Amino acid sequence: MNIGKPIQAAAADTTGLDVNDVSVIYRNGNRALDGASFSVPKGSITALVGINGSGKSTLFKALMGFVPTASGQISIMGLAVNEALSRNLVAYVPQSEEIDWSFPVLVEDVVMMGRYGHMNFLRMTRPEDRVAVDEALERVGMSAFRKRQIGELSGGQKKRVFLARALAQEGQVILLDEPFTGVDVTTETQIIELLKEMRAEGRVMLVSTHNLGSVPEFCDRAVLINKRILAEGPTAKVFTHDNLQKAFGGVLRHFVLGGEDLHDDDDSRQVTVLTDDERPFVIYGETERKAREEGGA
Ligand SMILES: Nc1ncnc2c1ncn2[C@@H]1O[C@H](COP(=O)(O)OP(=O)(O)OP(=O)(O)O)[C@@H](O)[C@H]1O
Repeated sequence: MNIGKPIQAAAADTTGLDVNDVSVIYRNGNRALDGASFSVPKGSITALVGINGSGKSTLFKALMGFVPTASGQISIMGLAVNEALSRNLVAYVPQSEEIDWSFPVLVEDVVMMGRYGHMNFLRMTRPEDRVAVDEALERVGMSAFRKRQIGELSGGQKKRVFLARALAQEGQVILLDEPFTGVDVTTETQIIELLKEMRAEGRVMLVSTHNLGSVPEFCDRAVLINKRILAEGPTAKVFTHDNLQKAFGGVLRHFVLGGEDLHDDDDSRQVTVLTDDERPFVIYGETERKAREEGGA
């Protein structure tokens, strides 16, 4: 277990997240993460992609100190997990299903929760807490909704409120669990723009998503996971047909349109569509085809 261990100071400069040979074993003996290693620089947006049950949420829980690691080390902004958490560096934007929306709480109160870690144990709000909440709501375009019950908002508006909570927290590492599920294209674009701004501020965003088509648009890096890390690095290098097949196996829907279906000339290029039932990842051209033919696939 890494908690309490000092982390090398040298990593603090450019490394945002460093996960080194981390395994997580649940009480029932289920090994949900098995020797996972990857690292992500500051000022980056990284997609976390894998099938259901591949360990994405478990990785988030390990980064938030909710589950102990059986082995390995985690460094967050150059600090051990407990130190990073005590400095409020890690913010979490949960999946919608994890929240009881019937709980009566105002939008501004949800965002204020992001300030709790900055307050004393009496949780007295100070002027700077109110300013942080105002600024965060303004930044996600939700100021007009501050007195509404959170349960009365649309799926996309709720996501923006939780992003505001992460901003109010001044989180430097933001973990986003399926941020685009149940969100329309306009809101998805707004969220992506906000994530890009946060990247420019040097923060680290780790985004679990089944929305494969969006990944090359806004994630500069990707981590493909199935208990182990199957591939990690810059999206252009990692997000290939072969790696996605490795990550999803038979689960992924896969269409190839080529030849007569696509052209009435002798253009040999084909379109490959890979989808995990959300926005598909589309590959156009012959580079992938040639590579596969040469590889005997
Ligand atoms: N509390 C727990 N106790 C035992 N096993 C668990 C527990 N939570 C998750 N698991 C198991 O650990 C594995 C990884 O689960 P995890 O929730 O991390 O997957 P995921 O990649 O987030 O899936 P999804 O895409 O469905 O959200 C699964 O086999 C799951 O059944």
